[in-house]
Amino acid sequence: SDNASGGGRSGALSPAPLTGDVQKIDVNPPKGTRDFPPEDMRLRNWLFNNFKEVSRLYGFEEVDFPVLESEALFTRKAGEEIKDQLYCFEDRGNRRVALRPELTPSLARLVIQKGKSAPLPLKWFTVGQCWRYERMTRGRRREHYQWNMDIIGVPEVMAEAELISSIVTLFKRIGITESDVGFKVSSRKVLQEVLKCYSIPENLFGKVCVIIDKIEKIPLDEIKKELKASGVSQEAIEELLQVLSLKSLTELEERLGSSGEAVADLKQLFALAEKFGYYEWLQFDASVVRGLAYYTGIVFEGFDREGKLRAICGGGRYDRLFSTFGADDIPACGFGFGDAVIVELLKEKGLLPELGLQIENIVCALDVDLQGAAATVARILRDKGQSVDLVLENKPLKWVFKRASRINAQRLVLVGSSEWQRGMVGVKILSTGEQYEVKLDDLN
Ligand SMILES: OCc1cccc(Br)n1
Repeated sequence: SDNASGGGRSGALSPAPLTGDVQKIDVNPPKGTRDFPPEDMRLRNWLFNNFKEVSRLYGFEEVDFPVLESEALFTRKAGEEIKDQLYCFEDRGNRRVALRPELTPSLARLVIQKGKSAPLPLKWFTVGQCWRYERMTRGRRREHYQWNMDIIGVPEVMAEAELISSIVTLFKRIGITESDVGFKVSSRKVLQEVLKCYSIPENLFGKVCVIIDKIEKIPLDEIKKELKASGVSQEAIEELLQVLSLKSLTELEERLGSSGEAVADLKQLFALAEKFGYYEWLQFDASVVRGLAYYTGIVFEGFDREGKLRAICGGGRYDRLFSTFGADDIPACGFGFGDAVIVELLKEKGLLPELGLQIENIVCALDVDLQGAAATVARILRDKGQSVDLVLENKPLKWVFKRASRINAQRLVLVGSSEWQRGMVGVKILSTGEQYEVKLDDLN
């Protein structure tokens, strides 16, 4: 290290005299949260740029909302985990607010706010950070970024088919194929049709779905106990659990008959999947209900076929969300695609992209009187759209070459006194070692 006191970071100032009251801060981010240093930020930008490019290909418009929302947006009474883990507090104006745990309620709020000024159908997307306050006993993350795509105002199953198509397109763009992942697809209308036969009140529907979504996470006896406590009869519970084990549309049709909407919707979706070209990616699985109370129809989730990871993405139809905010209902469907499981999958598959830093030029004055000249050279190159790392200090060439290698610069532009007098600069192509002089005007 070349700083006066030795030790510590190279280039750091010699430490200020520590007064008694200065505490060393914890340089780690808050529990459950992440920093994105340059290498991680390059991977995140690569992933998010793929999200945004697919959204553009599908004609979706980007929207955004505050990460902080009124708590009331998320206080649904259906026993959802997302509500139990709400990152909420009272602000200085005594308002109950929350860090958003998901993006759909914000989207619905904005759609209602825009009213007729946003003619239907709307195809909106966003990539946003979502939060949950989970006790760190499980050491899970408290924040993640989600890509959301939503189609508002289309009641037909074509909307769900289009959304799944966009996710297939994303997977293909990053090298994931149907041999790596698939989509489990079902419809909450399956549950609705079963519950209707047992005259379960409508307002219980969301809660029953949330309980059933835990079927692979908690013991079956616990599921039955929670269903019973919610007012579902023993007979209805038995019937529900049998229907949930169905693994083919044929079995479902035999069970529910062919006249119901659940079978019709799912048949339509599989037929469209054929046309969209992703039939092989789908499988019917009656046990898929998803954990958000507001889904009302088709639901789907992307899963890794090796079964090592949590769901990669998930979504579905939510035709009754708007009325829970006091507005007229609007048919809608959408999905969320998180930024964590997909990276775990890419690691598993050896598909993480190589994303080294790439700078075109490193520009350096050979003596301190030429710093201004070096700045001029940097400006000329930047005006031509070239990236330049301008050496800002008076450093020995050995240091410059070391930095050039670290930042993966393509070429070194040296501003030396005799060359500058002749309107020239020195250039060294760092990959080949080729070296030459060039007139400043011809530098490009
Ligand atoms: O997918 C549930 C969820 C919501 C917010 C933050 C995180 Br991490 N996970």
